[in-house]
Amino acid sequence: MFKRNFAKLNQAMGFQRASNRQKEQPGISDVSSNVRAPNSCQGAVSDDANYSSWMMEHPSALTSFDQMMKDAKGKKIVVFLDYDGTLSPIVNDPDRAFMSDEMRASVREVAKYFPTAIISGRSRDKVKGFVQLSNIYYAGSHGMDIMAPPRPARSSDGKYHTVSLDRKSNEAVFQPAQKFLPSIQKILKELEEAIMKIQGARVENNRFCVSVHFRQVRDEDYGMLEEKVKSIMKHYPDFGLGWGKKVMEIRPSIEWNKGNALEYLLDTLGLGNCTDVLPVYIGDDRTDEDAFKVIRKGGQGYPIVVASSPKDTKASYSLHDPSEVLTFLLRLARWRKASSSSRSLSQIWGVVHVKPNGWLNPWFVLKKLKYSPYFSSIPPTRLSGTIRGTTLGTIILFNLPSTALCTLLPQIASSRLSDLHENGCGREAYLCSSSSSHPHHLLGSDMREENLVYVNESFFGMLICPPDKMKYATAINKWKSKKPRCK
Ligand SMILES: O=P(O)(O)OC[C@H]1O[C@H](O[C@H]2O[C@H](CO)[C@@H](O)[C@H](O)[C@H]2O)[C@H](O)[C@@H](O)[C@@H]1O
Repeated sequence: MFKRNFAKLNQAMGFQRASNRQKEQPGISDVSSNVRAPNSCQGAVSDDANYSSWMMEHPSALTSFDQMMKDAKGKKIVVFLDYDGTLSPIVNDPDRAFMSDEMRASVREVAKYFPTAIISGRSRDKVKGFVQLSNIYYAGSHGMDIMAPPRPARSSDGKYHTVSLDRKSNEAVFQPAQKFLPSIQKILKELEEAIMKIQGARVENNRFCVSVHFRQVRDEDYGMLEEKVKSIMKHYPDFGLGWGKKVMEIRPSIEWNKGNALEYLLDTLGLGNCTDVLPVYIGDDRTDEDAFKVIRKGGQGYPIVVASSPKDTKASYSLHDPSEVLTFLLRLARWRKASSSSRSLSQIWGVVHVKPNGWLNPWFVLKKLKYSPYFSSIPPTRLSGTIRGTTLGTIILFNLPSTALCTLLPQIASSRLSDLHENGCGREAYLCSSSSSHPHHLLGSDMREENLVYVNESFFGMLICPPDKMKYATAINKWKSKKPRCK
């Protein structure tokens, strides 16, 4: 039973069983494969040759960048990033896998222009603590703990598990492995006791998963460590064991991985069914392969593996190491920035600022955005939802001249939530106003600022659903630090 479960999970994770320690030896899958033994010139030459021929199959995302972006024109890019080995270099001490300030700045920059998520094997809190950015989505525990926009999302069988709302951030927390938490606590305790005497071994609590690290374990002690871990896990048939980079990863045996997390995030962003969405996923480890597969299956997107030596992968492109990831992210942001400055105003998405009863405050928004959208067509898109526990009557995105707005307001206030769900994808949506519009002129004297609802980018994420042309929200981040004014 135990064996069967392990085998099943390993297969699902794209792992091979551990005849497996070899998998972790330098030169095979580990980053330390860069380090060559002295006097091994011949080996070095053939390593280089292997790498070059592997690169033919998985060309550099940097040298292919121009072509990739050419193909991405008119598509909605969504960026997914792994953490360890991708945004931060692999280091001996998992608690010190810090990302550089440059890397942080590049992720921040990318997230200004594209919806961006980090999907890590770490606990969500830990990876958030490392990254320290507020304008991105975080998924921890290999995707089993996702903070996403508060939008209902569906799975392949039509259902997703329960989603609860995080009051602080107004984002929805999706945790399909909740029921395993008590067992995980027990496993943690047993593992800690069992490995305590093995020098260099350590257990990491990743909330819905557990990692047993052996990067600093002596070779001769590894067998004993593996035996101990396996003998504990024999008593937990609902869990599986996989091997990452000098780490054993214990996870609940549920059909959920980084690939599912990617799909879930796209769904919650309202992009699940869009034909013009282009996910970019950058990752270095085996668990990232699940996400690569999903992108491949979708037939659109860029799975990019971070690897400094040849490896089996479903990725189409490669980057050598985190420093190349940094360069790629900077180029991506720069590319979008350059193309955005040549966009007409009518292509820029607005930000919605509404009162709980659904009234708009376009003047306030425009002041913040420092631009003046103009609009030319009908009908308006009407949306509503719950933000930070406050139910909104309606959020309205218009592409009407502001004069038309005046006449439509009563009608808007009665719009329904279903409008959003039925049409989460593919709507033109602009904030309606003109620079000359004054809120009191548009909204009447009952407009009070304390009634305004701050719509943050996670909610806005629901609305980034480009129809035929690429749209994006340039000003979202400016709103990030704002306190909500709704009650
Ligand atoms: O999905 P990821 O974000 O890549 O997480 C996978 C594992 O990453 C971490 O371990 C790895 O990085 C450590 C720090 O560089 C390194 O010491 C360790 O040997 C690597 O396996 C993390 O600590 C694990 O919990 C994750 O499962």
